[in-house]
Amino acid sequence: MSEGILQDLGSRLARPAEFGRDALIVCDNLVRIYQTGTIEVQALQGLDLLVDAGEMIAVVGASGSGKSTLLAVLSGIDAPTAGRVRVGRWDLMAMSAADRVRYRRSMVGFVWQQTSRNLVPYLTAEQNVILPLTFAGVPRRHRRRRAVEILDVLGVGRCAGHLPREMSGGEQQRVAIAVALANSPRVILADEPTGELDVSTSQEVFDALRTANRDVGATVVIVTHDPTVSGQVERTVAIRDGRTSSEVLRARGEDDGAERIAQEYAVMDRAGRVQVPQDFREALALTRRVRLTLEAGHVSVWPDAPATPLPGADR
Ligand SMILES: Nc1ncnc2c1ncn2[C@@H]1O[C@H](COP(=O)(O)OP(=O)(O)OP(=O)(O)O)[C@@H](O)[C@H]1O
Repeated sequence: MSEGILQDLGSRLARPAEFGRDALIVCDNLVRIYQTGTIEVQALQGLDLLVDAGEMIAVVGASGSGKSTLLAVLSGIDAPTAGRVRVGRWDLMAMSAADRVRYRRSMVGFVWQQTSRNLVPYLTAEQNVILPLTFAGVPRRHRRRRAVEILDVLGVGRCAGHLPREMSGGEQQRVAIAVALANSPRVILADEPTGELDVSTSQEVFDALRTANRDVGATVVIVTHDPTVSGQVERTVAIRDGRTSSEVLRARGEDDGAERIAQEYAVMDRAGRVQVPQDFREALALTRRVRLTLEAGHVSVWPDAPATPLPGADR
């Protein structure tokens, strides 16, 4: 066989680059099926999601869209039925029970909606932050210094000696973020972190999450049903029926940081499938078949109706 043919064969057999090779969080075609009796519920139906190190993103979706299931998978509590999920060097499909504990202690920190779930009620803010440091084996002499430092960074240093019941809801959530950051995890997962708070207190909590992201360097994933959260982050991923369906990106001005553009994108999977939003489908009565035409710089989608002339058809 000539060298040219061999080279040609080699290049055709070369494996495609691994999906999300450079991302910190990779969800690749995730499927999670719950079985209750004879009923099967597909909570995740082939979800793809990539998050780069240093991002702060929101995952939004209606009740039942699969947000909690995704969070349970990313936090190592639950394992998907099929697909691939990697966070940093951790392959979450192939972790032993011991690795799962190590992953949860070192790689991810959590902030839950219920303030009562985040903090031990009979420990002060400082003792709450010290607790995960103790579990991680941080020497005793360093623990207090680290706890004070992280509470100060999040603007709740004055609460160090307070019990959770002596703090406002917003302060409790900021202390919860301090607890989540204690062991310097690379990822913070926040489940409806402002669900129990009013608008101005919510803003304090988002500011604290932004501090965790920009100043402390954690990658932050916020899961919520509240679409207005997209105003707080640069990328919002919408999930619908267990799949990522659209993304909103917000660019910020380089000079003053003011928001310039918010652009909504549909998500295309690796087979080239795109979900056309329901209101678009209804407006043009797009049903089972549509016609696609390749135009300069874009693709048009046409209803499959004989009365609709294609552009240039009369020429
Ligand atoms: N343990 C379970 N057993 C059976 N079905 C489940 C289980 N957990 C979730 N489901 C189902 O999976 C689907 C997705 O649920 P999930 O809780 O992930 O959605 P969600 O977007 O977080 O909703 P919510 O905002 O209401 O919490 C739903 O249809 C739900 O009923």
